[in-house]
Formats: sequence, structure tokens, C-alpha cells
Amino acid sequence: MRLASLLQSTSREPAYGYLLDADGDALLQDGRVLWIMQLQQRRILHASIGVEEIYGHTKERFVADHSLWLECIAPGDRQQLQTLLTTIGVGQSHTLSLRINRPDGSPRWIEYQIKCLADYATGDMHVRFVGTDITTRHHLEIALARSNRALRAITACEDVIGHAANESTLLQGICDVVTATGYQLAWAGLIESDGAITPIGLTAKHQDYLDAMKVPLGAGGNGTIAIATALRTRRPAVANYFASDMSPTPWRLAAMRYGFHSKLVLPMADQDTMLGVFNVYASEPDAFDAQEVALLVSLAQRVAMELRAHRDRAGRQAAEAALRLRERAIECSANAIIISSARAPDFVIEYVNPAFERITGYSAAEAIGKNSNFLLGTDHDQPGLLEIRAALSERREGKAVLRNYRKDGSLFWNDLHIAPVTGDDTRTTHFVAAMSDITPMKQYETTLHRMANHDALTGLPNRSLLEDRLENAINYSARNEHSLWVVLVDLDRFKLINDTMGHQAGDHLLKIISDRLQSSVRESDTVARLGGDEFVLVLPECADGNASSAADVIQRIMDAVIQPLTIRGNEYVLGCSMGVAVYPNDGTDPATLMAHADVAMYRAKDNGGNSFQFYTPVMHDAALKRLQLEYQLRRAIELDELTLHYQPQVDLRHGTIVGMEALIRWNHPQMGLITPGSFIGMAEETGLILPIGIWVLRTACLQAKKWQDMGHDNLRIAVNLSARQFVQTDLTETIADILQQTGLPPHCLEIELTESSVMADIERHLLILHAIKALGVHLSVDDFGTGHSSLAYLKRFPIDTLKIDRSFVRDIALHQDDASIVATIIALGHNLHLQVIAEGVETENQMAVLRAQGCDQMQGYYFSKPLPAEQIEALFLDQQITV
Ligand SMILES: Nc1nc2c(ncn2[C@@H]2O[C@H](COP(=O)(O)O[C@H]3[C@@H](O)[C@H](n4cnc5c(=O)[nH]c(N)nc54)O[C@@H]3COP(=O)(O)O)[C@@H](O)[C@H]2O)c(=O)[nH]1
Repeated sequence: MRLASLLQSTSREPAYGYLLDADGDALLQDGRVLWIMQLQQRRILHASIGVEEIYGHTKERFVADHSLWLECIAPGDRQQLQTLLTTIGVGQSHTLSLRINRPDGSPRWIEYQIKCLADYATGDMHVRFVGTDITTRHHLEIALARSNRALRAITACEDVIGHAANESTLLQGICDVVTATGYQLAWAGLIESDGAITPIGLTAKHQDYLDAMKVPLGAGGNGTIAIATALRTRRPAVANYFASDMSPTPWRLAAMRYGFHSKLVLPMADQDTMLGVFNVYASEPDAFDAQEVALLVSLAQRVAMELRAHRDRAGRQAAEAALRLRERAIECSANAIIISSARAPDFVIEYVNPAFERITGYSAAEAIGKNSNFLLGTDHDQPGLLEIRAALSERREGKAVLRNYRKDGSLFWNDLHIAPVTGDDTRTTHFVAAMSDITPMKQYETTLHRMANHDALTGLPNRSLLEDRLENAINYSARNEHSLWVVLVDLDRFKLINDTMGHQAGDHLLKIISDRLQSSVRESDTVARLGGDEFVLVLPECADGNASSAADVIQRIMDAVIQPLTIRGNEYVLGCSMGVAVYPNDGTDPATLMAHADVAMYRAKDNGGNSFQFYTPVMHDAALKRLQLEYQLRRAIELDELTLHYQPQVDLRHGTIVGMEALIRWNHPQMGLITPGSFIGMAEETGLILPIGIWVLRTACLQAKKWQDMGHDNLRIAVNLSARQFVQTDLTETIADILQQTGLPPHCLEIELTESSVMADIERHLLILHAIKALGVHLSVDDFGTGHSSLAYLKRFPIDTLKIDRSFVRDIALHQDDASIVATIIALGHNLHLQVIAEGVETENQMAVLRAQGCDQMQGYYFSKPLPAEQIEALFLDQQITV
């Protein structure tokens, strides 16, 4: 139909023939609409019937309602039409695509051919709109654009995938590329082990969007609904209309702020695992159609595959790194590592680490291919080996400490730990052995053990090891029906030397004696030190049953001990007392044998020392008595059982008593008066001599002062001092205190010291002697002639008196030798300007000889026996002393 006739047939309006130009016939093909507007007034003059089809309004209403033509156009498109109408000139044509809003809400896209013509008759300008519905084409174009956008993204991502170094750069690159190829934003979220989603790919400008996302993305949360849906269904989730979503969630509000209107959440998963989500945002609502979604799904799958590949690669690299680390650890380990085949019986070594080479001295080449028992050398009889062999055959872990030998043959202690290594099929293919060289620890253990069981000074077994050895020896003797000798050795006069010469000298002496004892017995015999100067020998009967051999040993020991020894240039002769107890006669257990040997030893000592005694039951009683006596002596001071007797010392020239020697006695309640020879030795051994010595000193000074007060002016009192007292540190102070307390003038006290105790440690004793001498006290050397005096030193001693031992006096009138010795001592004393006193004078002849030799003073039974103080007073009164 021609346009003119169409206009006439469809409208009752006046004809607008001038609007029908050459192309007019083409204007009203099917599906088109035509309307004519009076331009100046924007009034519709005419509309074709198609208005109803396209706009959804009747053409009458379209013409009658002057604003309807504009309202039908989507608000967003109106302005461009208005602009065009303002600028269009007569004869001009334009094409414009506009979106139409229909009353039913469905949008249509209309392409308008707009032409402006003039009615020269009226001067009006008319605009002719011929619209074609291009809705379908429009949709196709949009879909195509979206597909193109997705395809561009996919293509660009391939490049990223090909070059990404790791997961992070992969995802960041993908997101950047997707954002650059037409989407508003892309970010990926990876699922962590705790379920949290870590976003990757957000740029700094989207940071607050990320912050808004944090709450829904948190661990254990559901994420956004779309994310939660995608994760749950493993399918893409689309949110196409943010604007119409009325939920006030922070992320939605942030999205709106950024101009995001739609989003697509794509799960990224491999076959087994959900790896994360890939999120794509578009600025337009309803942005994602099925085709684009399908394309982006393929992109997400491709990314997921690449993620998996990265993870596999990273896993492999981590595994390789861990393996390398373990290899390095084995190589660098301080412990030796051996890997050997589990194939019995050889268990050949396949690998050794450098520490093995270092510890054993064998190179890897020398060890590989061998059984590791080559480290045992010939030492195959070791308890730990049983455990290792059992562990190997039972295919289990095992450990033991073994003696191994280095290449140079030296021993090292190997703390070995073996463990089976299983292959993929769980069968044991290898054993790995870790070896620690614990030799220093073992040596330390040995030292500790040695220290615990040996005497530090001599290196001999101590009491604890002795008990062990004795126990074993008894068991051995019992099994073989042999006898066994337990010999207790105590050195005579050791305490004297130790006290007077100092502990260093004493230690030196003990070492010499211990060597001598050891070299006197068989190597299999035990020589132990109990402490002090006490040694014990355990002598099992010889296999040949020759009992006399033990007696020979005892004699050998005595001979060895008594050999002279030199300490600090002085020669000494030291005897020993030995007690022997024999298994089984004298006891069948260590304690009894030791106790009986001890009893026998004391008997030997009581007999004067330097001898040995076999135990007899009678001795036991004596020993008990001795113990009892020791106990009683401890209490004797408190019970006031000690007393002093006094023996006069007579001046030969004037025939007067010039002094008294104080001599201790023990007034025992049952045993009567006991002389010092029976208890002074015990007092010295037990240390009781110290309190006893102080008591003697004080009592003697008091008595002397008393006699002086009775008129015996200048009477001197002589007090014996044992070697033990002499070295007590506060001796000088003690003497000074007693003199001060008793009021006795110092020159009236004479301290008697034995020659041997003074001579023992000359330099030290010189100091003590000078200190005592400085108090004004007299010093006397007792028993002179029996010890080993050095005349040179004697000259240096601040002594006043030499006391000739009574053994020389005894035969002075009978033997010329003794007379000569005494004459020499007297001459010596006088040359040194010393007084000389002779003790033990019993006869007139003795007195006469001594007087003839010029001896100054005498003491002895000839004048008086030692007497209690009361009787001495009678002696004073009677003047009974005959000179
Ligand atoms: N540390 C202390 N030792 C003391 C003390 N009192 C005594 N002793 C020491 O005991 C030794 C023995 O003393 P004692 O049994 O008293 O014998 C003395 C005299 O009784 C005895 N003596 C005196 N004259 C004669 C005699 O003519 N013949 C003879 N056979 N014996 C006689 O000699 C002893 C005195 O000797 P000495 O001391 O060497 O002058 C005694 O040797 C003291 O070492 C004490 O308190 N502390």
C-alpha cells in the first residue's frame, strides 16, 4: 500500500502529502510505526496504526496526549531525542535508536528514521518519525557484545596462565585481565584449610569493598548468598539486579557505590576439591546471560585446572625440597647414619654418611657392600648384639650400646639405634642405623664409677668396692672349698707423722705404702684402703691350696712396709700392725671377717706394733674390753676419774727438789689406777688427748701454784705434751690462758716434747716453739737420744732442757757404751747451753755416774716414784730425798 493512501485510509486528519516523498512507500512496511510531529509545538499531528502495536497505546490517545510520545521513551534516552529535535533542520534526516517503555513494562528498542520537512503553505515545520522495532536485533547485539567480552577475557587469560609463576600471580593476573576486558571488577577467593576465603585480585581502589566483604567471607560464615550458593552447588550463581535487591548488607551498599549492578560467582573446583570462587562484576543490571556465563564457567574451570597444576607443582617441589632437606640433614648429622639392605644374612651397607667416616675412620667406599658387623673387630661376645640381631630378624626397632673399633683399631662406644624402612608394599626393604659415639660419656661414667669405688689418694679400692670384692671372694672360696685371708693393716706411728709433718707428707707416705702393699701381693688379690692409715688385703687361698703362701705374703708385706722411706729429706722407718681373719673359721661373711681382722690388728698393736696376729676368739673379748675402755675414757673427765701424780726432779749440785713432772693416772672405778701407757695411745687415736691435755695442763699449773704459795718458790712443773697436742692450732693461746687463769709464772712451766715430734716438721715446729717460748715457758726435749735429732736444727730450737731417756740410764753403771752416750748427750747439752736432766734413775750407782759426768738434774725411783699431790707435800715436809 502506498503511504499516501495509507495516511488517508488510517487517519481522518488532513492529508500531509508533502511528507510523502520518494521513499515514502518504503516507510510503512510491516512492523513499522509512523508519527508526525509539529516541531515548534512538539505536537503529534498524526500517528499510524502501528502505534498501538509498538507503544501499547491507541493512536487516538497517542495523538491526543501531547506528552505521551515522550513518556513512551525510556527516561535515559529522552534527552538525546530532545536534543535532536532542537537542532534538526528542514530537510535533515537522522537515525536514532531509542528504548521504549510499554505499559506492560516490557522494553522495546525502536530505530527511528527522523526527517524534518517544512509546510510552505503554513510555515510549519513537521518531523516525521518512522520507527522500526529492532528489539530482537538489539538483544542479539548485546548478547554478542557480552560473548565477545567473555571471549576477549578468555583469550587474554591464556597469556596470564602461560606465564604465572605461582597461584597468587595467576589469580591476580586473571583478575586484572578480566577487569580490563570489559568487566567492572574481578576477584578470586581461595578457600583456606579453616574454611575462610582469602580474596586475591582486588585492586587498592576496591579495598573498602573488600572490607565490606570481610564479614560475609569470614571463616565458618556463609559468604554472600551468591558465593554460598556457588560453593554449595558447585555451579555458577548470578546476582543480576543489585539495585532491586533491597537487603542492606554492607557489601551490597559498597557494590552500589562502585557502580556494580550484577555479578557472577563461578566455583573453581577440581574433581575432588573446591578450590575457591571467581567473582565477576558488571556495571549494567542483568549483565550475565547464559552464553556469557557458559564462557566464563569455562574460564573458571581453566583457572581451576591451572590452580591445581600450580598446587601439584608446588606440592612436588615441596616434597622434593623436603627430601633434599632430609638428605642434607643426614649428610650433616653429627651422628653416623648407615642404610643397609634388609636382605639377610648379609644386610649389606648401601649408604653411610660423612659422620660415619669421621667416627669410624672408614671411608664410604670401604664400608659400602659390607655387613656392619665389621666394626666389631673380633669382639663378638657382647650382650647388646643379641638385641640387635633379634631386631634385624624380627624386622623391628632395636637399640644397644656396643663396643666398636675404628679403622686404627681404637675402641669407641657405639650407642646404636636401628629401625626398619618399609617400601611401598609395606615390606621391610632396608634398615637405617643411627650411631652415636658415646665414648666420652662412657669414660666419664668409668671415672665416676672409679671415683665412687676407689680411694682418691691411692687409687686403691675403697670400702664399698672392698665389700663387693670380699663378698665375691667368699662366694668363690665357698664354691671351691678354699680358705680366704682377710688382713687388716694399720701403720704404726702414722698419726704422729701426719700430725707433726702435715697432711701433704702423710699423703705422700700413704701413696708409698699403698704401692708397696700392691707389689707385695698377687695381681688377683685385693688391696683396699679403708681410710686413714688402714688398709685391707683380701687373699684367697692359692689354687694349689698352699696355706703357707698367705703367711709368706704377710711377711712380705711387713718387710715391704718397714723399708726406710724419705720424706722431706728425712729418713723414716714405719712399721705396721696386721690382723688376720680366715674364712671360714673366723667368719663367713664380710662384716664378721673384717671385724675379727680388726680385733686381731689391735692385738698386734697392743703388743707393741710391727707384728701380725691371727684372730682368736679370746681376742674378741679383749677387743670388746678395749671398746668399753674407750667409752669409759670419754666419760672419765666428766666423772673426775683422772688424776695427776707428781715425780720430783732433783738438782744434783744443791740436792734440792727444783721441779715436779706431772704424770697422769686414771682412777678407774673397777680396774683401779691405770697408768698412761694403757690409755694415752687410745686417747691420741680418738682425739680425746686434746681435752685431756688441757685438763692436765690446768691441773698441774694449779697444783704448782698451790705449792709455790705454800712457800716452794720457783718450783717448776713439767707437763708432757703429745705430738697431737703440739700441732693444735690454738696451743699457744691455750697455754697463755691457763697461765693467766692459774697465776703460775710462765718460767715455772716446762713443756716436755718428745724428740721425734719436734723433729718431724722442723720449720713449722720452730714457729710453734718460738711462740710458746715467747710466753716465757721452758721447753724440754723428752726421751732424748731415742729419735733422729739433727744437731744443726737442735741448735736453732729455743729449748732449755735435754732429758736423757731412761733406756741409756738403766745400764749406765754397767755398760761403757751407755755411759759414753750419756756423757756425749750431757756435753752436747752443755755446749748448747742447755740444762741436762736424766730420767729413770733407780740406783745410787747410776746417780754417781751421772753426777761424775756433770748431769744437772735427775728424776727416778731412786728419789721418788710419781706420787699423788698430798704425798708430795709430805715429801716436802720430810725432806726425804737423798742426794
Ligand atoms: N701426753 C701425756 N703423756 C703423759 C702424761 N702422763 C704421762 N704421760 C706419758 O706416759 C708415759 C708413761 O708415764 P708413766 O707410766 O707415768 O711413767 C713415768 C714414770 O712413772 C716412769 N719413771 C720415772 N722414774 C722411773 C724409774 O726410775 N724407773 C722406771 N722404770 N720408770 C720410771 O717414767 C715415766 C716418765 O717418763 P717421761 O715422761 O719420759 O719423763 C710417759 O713417758 C709420758 O710420755 C700426760 O699427762 N700427758
